[in-house]
Amino acid sequence: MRDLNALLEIRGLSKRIPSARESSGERVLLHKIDAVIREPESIAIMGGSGQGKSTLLRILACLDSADEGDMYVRGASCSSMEPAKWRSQVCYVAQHAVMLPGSVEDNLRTVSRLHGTVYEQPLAERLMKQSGLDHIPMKGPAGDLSGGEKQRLALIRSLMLRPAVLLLDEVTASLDAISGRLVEDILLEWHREEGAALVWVTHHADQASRAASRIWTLKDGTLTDSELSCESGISDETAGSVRER
Ligand SMILES: Nc1ncnc2c1ncn2[C@@H]1O[C@H](COP(=O)(O)OP(=O)(O)OP(=O)(O)O)[C@@H](O)[C@H]1O
Repeated sequence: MRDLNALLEIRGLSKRIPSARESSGERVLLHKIDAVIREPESIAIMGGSGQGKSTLLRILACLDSADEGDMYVRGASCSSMEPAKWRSQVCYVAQHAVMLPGSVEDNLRTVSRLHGTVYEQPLAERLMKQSGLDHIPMKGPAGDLSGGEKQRLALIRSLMLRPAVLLLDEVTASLDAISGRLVEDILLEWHREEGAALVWVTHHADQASRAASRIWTLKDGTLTDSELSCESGISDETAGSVRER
């Protein structure tokens, strides 16, 4: 049954992909997935390699299409919305940041311009400071930044849209430990202060324990939703699916 008050609702999502191994020539990667984010929560998506975590995130970001099903942000259906409008509310951050052409400031301004939102300079300055990027010249070329700096800038670019849901695809995986924890802290502070929901794809049980209160485990096309209390930590089953890698 639809939950019209949900922040994000996923109903009956299926995805089939070509497969030489199956006699049908297809593999069901996601099978009628249902899930609901009712309030701004932080959720980790876990599961073994190739179980469809990134695909699910990309479908949720409207960057890939499902074969069946629909999803809703604050009750509005993705299928009846312009993709750009959907993506301003449900924002995807990739593992490897891609810089737009131009300066650091151009990168921040372009996103506001593309989505028709006001560029909030004080917010940009605050986030740059919080992210340890305030020493970087705003007029300097974004392409010259280090990998870790690009990742933080890409994150700020997404936060500037004030999305309801942030989809984080292994966003700390290519960073060193210190930069990774910095990015994690920025996101958790944003989550607490701005009330955005976070959905993290992660292979790290310790990161999920620190950053999430629920786990969506993907296995054999199905999604299992489990609570993660501070006392219980990650269940053996979930950790096992991570260990399968
Ligand atoms: N559009 C597509 N066409 C064909 N195959 C695809 C497509 N999208 C994903 N796949 C395949 O689906 C499977 C799942 O990929 P996906 O990246 O979603 O898994 P994952 O759980 O994120 O894996 P990992 O943990 O290794 O990153 C892979 O075998 C991938 O090659």
